[in-house]
Amino acid sequence: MTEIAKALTIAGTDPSGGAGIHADLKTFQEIGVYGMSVITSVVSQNTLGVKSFVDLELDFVESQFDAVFEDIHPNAVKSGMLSTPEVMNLTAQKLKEARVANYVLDPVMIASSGHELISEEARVAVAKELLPLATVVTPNLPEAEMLTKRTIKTVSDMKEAGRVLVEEYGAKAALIKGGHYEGEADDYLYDGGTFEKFSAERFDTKHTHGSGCTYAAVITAGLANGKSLYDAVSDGKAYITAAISNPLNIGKGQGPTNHWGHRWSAIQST
Ligand SMILES: Nc1ncnc2c1ncn2[C@@H]1O[C@H](COP(=O)(O)OP(=O)(O)O)[C@@H](O)[C@H]1O
Ligand SMILES: Cc1ncc(COP(=O)(O)OP(=O)(O)O)c(N)n1
Repeated sequence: MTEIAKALTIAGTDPSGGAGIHADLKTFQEIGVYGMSVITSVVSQNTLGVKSFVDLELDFVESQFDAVFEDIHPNAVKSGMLSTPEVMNLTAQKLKEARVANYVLDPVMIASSGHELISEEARVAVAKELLPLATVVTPNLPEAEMLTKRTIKTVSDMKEAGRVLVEEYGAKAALIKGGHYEGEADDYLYDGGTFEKFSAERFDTKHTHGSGCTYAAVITAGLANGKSLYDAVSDGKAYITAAISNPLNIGKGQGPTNHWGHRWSAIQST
């Protein structure tokens, strides 16, 4: 019997279903990978923004890690919202103990105000503990600026941020996402050798809530399925482009991505 690939997401929740754990598990399911989760924070949010969040007690986060790892070994792991340095350090310790081979680090910054925020202590925990374990780190531009402490204004700055994350901080690869850039929606992958560009048309839409989570979840599922990093990112870019270009128009604000986007025309004609 063929064994199904298994992927674990470590992240926060979104009761409106568009981001965090919810986006990740929907993505794993859509790709045909068995999804598991460790919840770090319960977030009250919707398409209009973040209202508040509660970080789960560290012991309870640890207990969830142990519940998964003593029973099932994931082929790949993704982390999203890790809101304290303590949970970042715990995640690093658990990934090392479980000898996780494929780790996708989405360095999400989130605060109860809804504004992106991360303390210097948390930045150091990401840099020292998590980046050296990452198969790939997937920052958007503000996250790449925060992690590298550099301003990013040009494509050459994006590439330099990727180089720094790999050569100075020890990630195996870095995917700098251009969603917050101007012009085409171009992302740059650096693996310590070459830069690869993943390009897409920029759609005039506000419905991109959870796009970073979804993109990183496709990459995680691809790695769990044994794909190369290049192929996993390529699949991720195709999935997220289709997901953004076929909006579901759910909610009053920045709506979620469409997980059926890549087979949307077939669904709509049935
Ligand atoms: N309006 C858009 N049209 C097409 N692709 C987009 C658009 N906005 C974001 N993307 C793509 O979605 C992915 C997520 O990017 P980004 O918005 O930078 O990350 P995050 O969601 O973490 O802030 C990237 O591949 C980016 O290029
Ligand atoms: C619980 C939780 N995790 C992550 C996010 C941010 O989602 P992301 O896909 O990185 O960013 P946007 O595309 O929504 O800007 C979140 N909102 N909640």
